[in-house]
Amino acid sequence: MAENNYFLDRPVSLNVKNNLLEIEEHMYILDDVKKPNVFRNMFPYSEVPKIPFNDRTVPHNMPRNIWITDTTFRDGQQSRAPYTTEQIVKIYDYLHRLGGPKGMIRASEFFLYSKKDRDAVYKCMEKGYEFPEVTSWIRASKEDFKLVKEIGMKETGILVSCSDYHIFLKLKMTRKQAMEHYLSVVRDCLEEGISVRCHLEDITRADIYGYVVPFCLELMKLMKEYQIPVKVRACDTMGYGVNYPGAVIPRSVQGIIYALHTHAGVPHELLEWHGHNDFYKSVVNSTTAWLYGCSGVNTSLFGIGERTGNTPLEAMVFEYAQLKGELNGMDTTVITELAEYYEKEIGYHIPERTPFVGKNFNVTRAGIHADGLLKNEEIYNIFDTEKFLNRPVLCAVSNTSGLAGIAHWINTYFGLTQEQQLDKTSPIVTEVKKWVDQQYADGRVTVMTDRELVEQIDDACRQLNMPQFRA
Ligand SMILES: CC(C)C(=O)C(=O)O
Repeated sequence: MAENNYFLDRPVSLNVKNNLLEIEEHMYILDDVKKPNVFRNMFPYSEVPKIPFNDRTVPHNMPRNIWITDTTFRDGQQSRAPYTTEQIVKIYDYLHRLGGPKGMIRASEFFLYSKKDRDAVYKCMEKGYEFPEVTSWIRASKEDFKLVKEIGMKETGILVSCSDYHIFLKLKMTRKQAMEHYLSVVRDCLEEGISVRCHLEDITRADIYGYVVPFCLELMKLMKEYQIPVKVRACDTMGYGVNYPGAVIPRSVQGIIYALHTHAGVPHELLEWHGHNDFYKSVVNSTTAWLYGCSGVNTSLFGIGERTGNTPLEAMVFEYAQLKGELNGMDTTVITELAEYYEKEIGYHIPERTPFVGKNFNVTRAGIHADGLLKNEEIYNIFDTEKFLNRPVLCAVSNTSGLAGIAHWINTYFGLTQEQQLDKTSPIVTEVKKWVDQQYADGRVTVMTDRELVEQIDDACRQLNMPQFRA
């Protein structure tokens, strides 16, 4: 097979028999290359990676049922200080509430290596929740597999790295050796009745038709033999995936999903996407994976994960709602509770501008925007953030807020009813504005704090002989 085999015009290898699509698996045999294919045309390393196009487009194929899975305790923990057992159990509880009774957060994965990891697994399992299902994650080794067996997991993820970067350069194996090794560990699991989720690490730098599809065909054969589900998780480990129509595999997200579903025969509900955010694409690539045939997208809370992080779980909740037009039982207000828990109890600072959860995600500063907000909050708020996230739209007071911004701040901070609300002509607002202007004239560069503003508002009320507000 030619090295750049992704450019070849591959025949569609499907036969329709008894209304079933049957795959001609002999079309996709392992290409046991002698030298690693590192796709130098796309990944020159000393240059910024490139996105080639062959203009082959893939049809939309969104499964009827799509869901979210969670890796907060696995990939999420690889990049930060470990959570305590209590923290894991608490977060697991939140995820259960957030995902709702229909299991929109379908599963979560745990390490098994330390006693603390295992305690967390036991405690979460003891909760007896159907969702998120507690699953494990191991390397493809017989030693790791023993742990899965001892603990009695029903499903485990197994690391089956699939690019030649990993197979040749890290594992020092050939493709054939890697494939045989992985399949033997998968078989061990199935022998014990444990279902397997294969984490195809670095798929966006892998030879899709020379390695990935032949490997997945073997996995599907094992699934058939043992009658136990084998899931396939496509891991965009370095965040190279793109969703541009006509981009070339292995960078094309839809191209990969198409190959896995149509040519390797992996059913939608056993297909999952795991994204990273190195090129700011984790969310859009995950949505693309849903649109083109994955039922599952794997995420971590607030996107905490290796390097630039994983696909943020909370983002996919709102992607789901936008695609499906409903929340299917998810309680989105739990997202705000989780953010508060991370800030207050875990000591993790969520950057202020982070969508849905950052302190400033729905705070407007510019006076001209505040004027709009005062007239109708829909003008400058993405949706009813108070209803879905318990976060009313806010207006921070700074040198650009203007009278309208100050009025809006007072109305929201004190929760004033429609009748009580001030507008920009209020004398209280004028007094506070004078003080704000003076602050900036004196060289201030920061926004006003809540406390300062409350003091100034109290002063203004006193001066004007008006009753003070109570928050
Ligand atoms: C380690 C693997 C499975 C992973 O999380 C990734 O590829 O991002």
